[in-house]
Amino acid sequence: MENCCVQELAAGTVGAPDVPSRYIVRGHQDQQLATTVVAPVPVINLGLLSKQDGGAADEAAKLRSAIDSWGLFLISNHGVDVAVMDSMMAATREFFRQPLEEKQRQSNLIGDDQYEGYGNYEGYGNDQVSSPDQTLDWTDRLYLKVEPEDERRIALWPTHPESFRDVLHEFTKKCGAVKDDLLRAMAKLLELDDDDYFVDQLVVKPLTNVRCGYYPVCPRPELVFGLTPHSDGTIVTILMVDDSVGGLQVLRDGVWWDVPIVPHTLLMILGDQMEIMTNGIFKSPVHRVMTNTKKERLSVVLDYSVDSEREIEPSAQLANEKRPALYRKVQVKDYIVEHYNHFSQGKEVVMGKLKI
Ligand SMILES: O=C(O)CCC(=O)C(=O)O
Ligand SMILES: [Fe+2]
Repeated sequence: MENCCVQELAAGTVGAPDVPSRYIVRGHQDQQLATTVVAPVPVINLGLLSKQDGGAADEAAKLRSAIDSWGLFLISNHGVDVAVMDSMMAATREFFRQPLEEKQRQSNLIGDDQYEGYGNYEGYGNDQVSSPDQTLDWTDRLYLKVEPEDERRIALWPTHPESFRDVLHEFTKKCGAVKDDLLRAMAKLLELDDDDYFVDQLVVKPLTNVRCGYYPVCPRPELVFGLTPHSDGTIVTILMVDDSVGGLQVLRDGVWWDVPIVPHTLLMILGDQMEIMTNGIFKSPVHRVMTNTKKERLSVVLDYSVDSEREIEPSAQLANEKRPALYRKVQVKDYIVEHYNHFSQGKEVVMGKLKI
């Protein structure tokens, strides 16, 4: 029970302002110093970006600048209906509102199937514990594979609220199209011969996971992380964050910036697989989530990854005599395991190990 679940733990801390030592972060004195400055992250109008006229060029320039400066950006006019977004958020909220026993029907502690070396990650719960001295994050999550569709473990998909499964299916389908449009726009920015270069990496067998995250209020936000600093191990990640509670921060030039909230936009974060494939021209930003004493926070996160059996390496067009390959070829499976081990030990980046 100890690592399941923070929501219960937080409810128990009311009037007793302490957090268990397993959640207390050591060696991160900068925690209280988090800046309150909001990062001026651009909002990319996807409708404009996808047009074949002058407006698209301006939007593409904005996208390039966002990627170079932040490694993440907001997306408006993305084609995911407001109703679908709101339903997805409401279904997530409703799921977490249930009593613990109900949520534990989807527990990630049930079953013994192992996922490529880092355990059975699907289901509901707190962090998977891989070592006794691991610092745990102040968050619970419901983690599900959504693609390939025939690998969905539907028994772990909530039936409360009743709409959950349909809404998740719809939301992920729509976000998938957004992801493809942006991957094409990125290939164009890099002047790759094939606009579908990145999209094709996901065609044979895509790997898409969703993480519905719940960050309870915390009596001592300065001592814990909602989510440990990390870069995403994905090609790209799409997030729908709580539109009333902040907490997501991005590291730039040694300073933590708040990621802005613009209701009904989506947030895209570039992942390590993108950094490898672009030979470091696009970089995956380090980010984290901070908690607060006042209000719970929710997020719905879609991870897009190349199939774990495949290998990735810098694109031949981006690694050449002028710009030698910076990263080695790596099997995605090996990378994900390494990435997870780093993350659970509170180490921020693993990319250095792939440097040539
Ligand atoms: O909850 C959030 O806003 C961020 C989550 C995140 O960074 C992740 O799941 O990789
Ligand atoms: Fe992340």
